[in-house]
Amino acid sequence: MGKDKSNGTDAAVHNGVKQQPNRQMSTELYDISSKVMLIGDSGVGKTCLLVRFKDGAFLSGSFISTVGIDFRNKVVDVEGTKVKLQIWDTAGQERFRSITRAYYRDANEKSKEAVECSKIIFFLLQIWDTAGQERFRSVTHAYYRDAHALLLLYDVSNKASFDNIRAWLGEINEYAQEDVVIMLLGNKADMTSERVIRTEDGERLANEYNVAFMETSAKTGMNVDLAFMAVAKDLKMKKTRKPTDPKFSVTDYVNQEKQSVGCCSS
Ligand SMILES: Nc1nc2c(ncn2[C@@H]2O[C@H](COP(=O)(O)OP(=O)(O)OP(=O)(O)O)[C@@H](O)[C@H]2O)c(=O)[nH]1
Ligand SMILES: [Mg+2]
Repeated sequence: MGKDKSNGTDAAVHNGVKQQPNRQMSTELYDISSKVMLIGDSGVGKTCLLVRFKDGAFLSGSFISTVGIDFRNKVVDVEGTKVKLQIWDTAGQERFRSITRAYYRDANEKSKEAVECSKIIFFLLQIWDTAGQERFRSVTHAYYRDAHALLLLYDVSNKASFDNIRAWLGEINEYAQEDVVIMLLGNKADMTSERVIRTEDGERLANEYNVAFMETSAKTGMNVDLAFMAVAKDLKMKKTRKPTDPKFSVTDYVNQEKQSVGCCSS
């Protein structure tokens, strides 16, 4: 085993491939990196979930719809392995749909400039909204492919956002890669009096599509860290698993770790 980490511990060398510590733009070291995408209808809470995970804060106040796409990085520690999550926050609005698909399959990190550039493309596309979208669709679908994980949100107080989940799962099936990790998240679980989708409705749909499920709240933080840590753990297990190691199941892990509404203050 080589030593290639600054603190001299044995390197994570697996199948002869040395996992080199990498540096992201800041000085933060990480061993492996993955791309996670937040998708779902406009207003379900994708941006708020990301801000809660990244900054531990809740964006209350007026709702500002995401234009196009953006991303944030966060490095988490999974049993001693530093996993960098590059989290892409997509715009739920229908008019951006054809372009955000572009990011389901994105080779690797995109620089901030590229994201700014994408916003210009979004604005241009808005001008050609109808005609343009169709013309770009074949190009943009190419990007769905390389996401390691897709967090698919609906809002438990908004029936349409839940009804649209099947369409989202159809898109994922068409454009994302075979072994992409999919997690169905029923967000805004704190809105008990406005709730219109029961927990069991979400569970049933997740079972039907064989994807992990839990309810979250970007407002209280319930299950937010778990959603991202489950993805990071899956990635770590995939990258470092020896043939003799048991297979890691995101669904089993989430089912054993998740909090349910009202069980514990979060
Ligand atoms: N009560 C409650 N409100 C939330 C929660 N998450 C988001 N919200 C609110 O819902 C609204 C929309 O949240 P966003 O995160 O901006 O929604 P989005 O999915 O990013 O929307 P688009 O960017 O248009 O796709 C905001 O007013 C948030 O304050 C939550 O967990 N609980
Ligand atoms: Mg948003």
